[in-house]
Amino acid sequence: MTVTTAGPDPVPDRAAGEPAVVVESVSRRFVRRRGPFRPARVVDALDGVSLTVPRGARFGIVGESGSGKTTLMKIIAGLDAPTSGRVTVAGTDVTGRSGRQLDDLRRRLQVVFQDPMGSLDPRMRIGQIVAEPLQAQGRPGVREAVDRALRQVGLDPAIAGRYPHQFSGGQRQRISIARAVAPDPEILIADEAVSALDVTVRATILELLETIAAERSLTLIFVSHDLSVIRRVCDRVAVLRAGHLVEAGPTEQVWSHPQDAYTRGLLAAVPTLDRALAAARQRAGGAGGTGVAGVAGGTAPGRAGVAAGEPAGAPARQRAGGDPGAGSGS
Ligand SMILES: Nc1ncnc2c1ncn2[C@@H]1O[C@H](COP(=O)(O)OP(=O)(O)OP(=O)(O)O)[C@@H](O)[C@H]1O
Repeated sequence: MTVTTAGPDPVPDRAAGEPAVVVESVSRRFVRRRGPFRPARVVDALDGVSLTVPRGARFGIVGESGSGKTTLMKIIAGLDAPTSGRVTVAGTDVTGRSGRQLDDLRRRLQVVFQDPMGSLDPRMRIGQIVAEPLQAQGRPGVREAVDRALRQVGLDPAIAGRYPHQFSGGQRQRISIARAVAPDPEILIADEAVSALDVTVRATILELLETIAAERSLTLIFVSHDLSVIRRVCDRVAVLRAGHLVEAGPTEQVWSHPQDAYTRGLLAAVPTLDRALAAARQRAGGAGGTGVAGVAGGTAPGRAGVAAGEPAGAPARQRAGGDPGAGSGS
């Protein structure tokens, strides 16, 4: 498969040294067995994909549903193994590793998933949830790291004693992000991390991810079907189609001069986040509308200790560091 690169690359690597991730000729074939009502089927979810994620980049992986984004993300994160090919993370070949061998990768790389309710254990308190990866790695100073991570995502550490159901969708995603960044990874993968959120909440979570990536000098790999989200967050983008990499390059070049017809089609078809945001603001009665869809029910005790709702356009940077007046906690 020939990959079209969008001209010379004007985006400098933010840090010298080896790339964060190198994917070489990775293929992943799934064989679905015959069922009572369906024939056997072979799916080539990825077919010879190669790409390089420079250290410190904000790298987008985009494509339609079924294009192989999640499969690629899982292989980079060590959650699945390729049928063939090689993946190197921060200079270490992680292909085919399992169990203990993946511990080092876990220290370096964390993932934020789409559905925070599905990825946060409802029986665990927030403090335990955020502490879990730190404890699994035997890290010292767990309490301080949990408090720091919660503050960094704009949540009062006093919420540590509460449960996921006491929070809104946006707040739960903040908790997921706190859990992911608490172990201080080098690489953060966000897999459709804002897709399930209300559009105004989405904007604040995107801003939060950008802020945290900058503050912690993270490499951010952003997996999304939404090119407008990718454009906002990412300095580079790789476009997948049916398991093939069809185009890769600096985001603005791919945006302004898409080389592949598939990319042009994607660009034409996707409504922009900016347009959706403007429409949401209009519905809310002008700029600065609260747009708090998804906030936990009024009587939920979880509301008291956190920034209430997710005000549209409120800069995450202002909230990062915690709001001492954000409530009394439990
Ligand atoms: N465990 C599996 N068994 C069989 N087929 C699979 C499996 N996982 C993924 N696939 C298939 O591989 C292809 C790529 O799936 P993948 O989930 O990676 O795409 P995607 O771009 O992330 O799509 P979406 O945005 O809908 O999640 C699809 O055809 C999917 O049905």
